[in-house]
Amino acid sequence: MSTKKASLKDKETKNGTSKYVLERCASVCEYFDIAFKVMLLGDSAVGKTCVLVRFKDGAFLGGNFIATVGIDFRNKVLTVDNAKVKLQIWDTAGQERFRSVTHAYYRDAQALLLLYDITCKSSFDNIRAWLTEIHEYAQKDVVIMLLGNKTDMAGERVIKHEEGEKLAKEYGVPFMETSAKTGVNVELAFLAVAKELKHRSAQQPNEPKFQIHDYIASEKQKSGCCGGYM
Ligand SMILES: Nc1nc2c(ncn2[C@@H]2O[C@H](COP(=O)(O)OP(=O)(O)OP(=O)(O)O)[C@@H](O)[C@H]2O)c(=O)[nH]1
Repeated sequence: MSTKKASLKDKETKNGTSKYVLERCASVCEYFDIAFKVMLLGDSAVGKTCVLVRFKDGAFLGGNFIATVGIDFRNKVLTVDNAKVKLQIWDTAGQERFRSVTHAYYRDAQALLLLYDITCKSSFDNIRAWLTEIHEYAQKDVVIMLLGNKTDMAGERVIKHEEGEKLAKEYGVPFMETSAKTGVNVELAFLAVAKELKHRSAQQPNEPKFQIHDYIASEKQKSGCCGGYM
């Protein structure tokens, strides 16, 4: 449905096959044990597409901003506790005019990554409205994670780390600050969500519950970083 980043998608390989089509085939055909749907939500221009591209391809989409039209998705298979977990990640358009399109996809998602831009106050102020929409349209037990993106733009920051953390705590959701540009915490955010979903799906009655907050905190400690998580 989406036509975003057409220039990227249309790159041709030497034999004329679209690189985008080849990548799609490879990710669709890759072996996996279990699959989950994850959606990226948040205002336009907070960096949803860039976070997804960073996670999927390890690259940063700089340059001119092209807003997503409708919805798009990418697959990535991760190894979680010896199992192959496929995340089908839906990248939604943040613009208001596409809301009715994206609402239709909420109920199929098992996890939602809700982004704001740490340099844009309105994107942070709108998080409550996004959470209201999520409660209206998504599954009751959906995994939600709040991400404050663009931490590389420290000089332009208007939302303090503590403000993001406080809001996340209020709603009982995990929180991290990310940068699609540098890649900080992007992989960790998706991995934490994949682990939570995998543990939920395979949990035995007497097994201790996977704690996503504790997992994020211990991973951050291992990497020697102290901020950016709850
Ligand atoms: N410096 C910096 N710029 C970023 C980062 N993430 C995204 N951007 C830039 O922010 C702009 C918007 O990024 P997108 O990923 O297209 O935003 P989006 O949330 O997908 O926007 P919609 O498709 O309209 O919903 C682009 O110009 C990106 O290059 C980041 O972590 N750091």
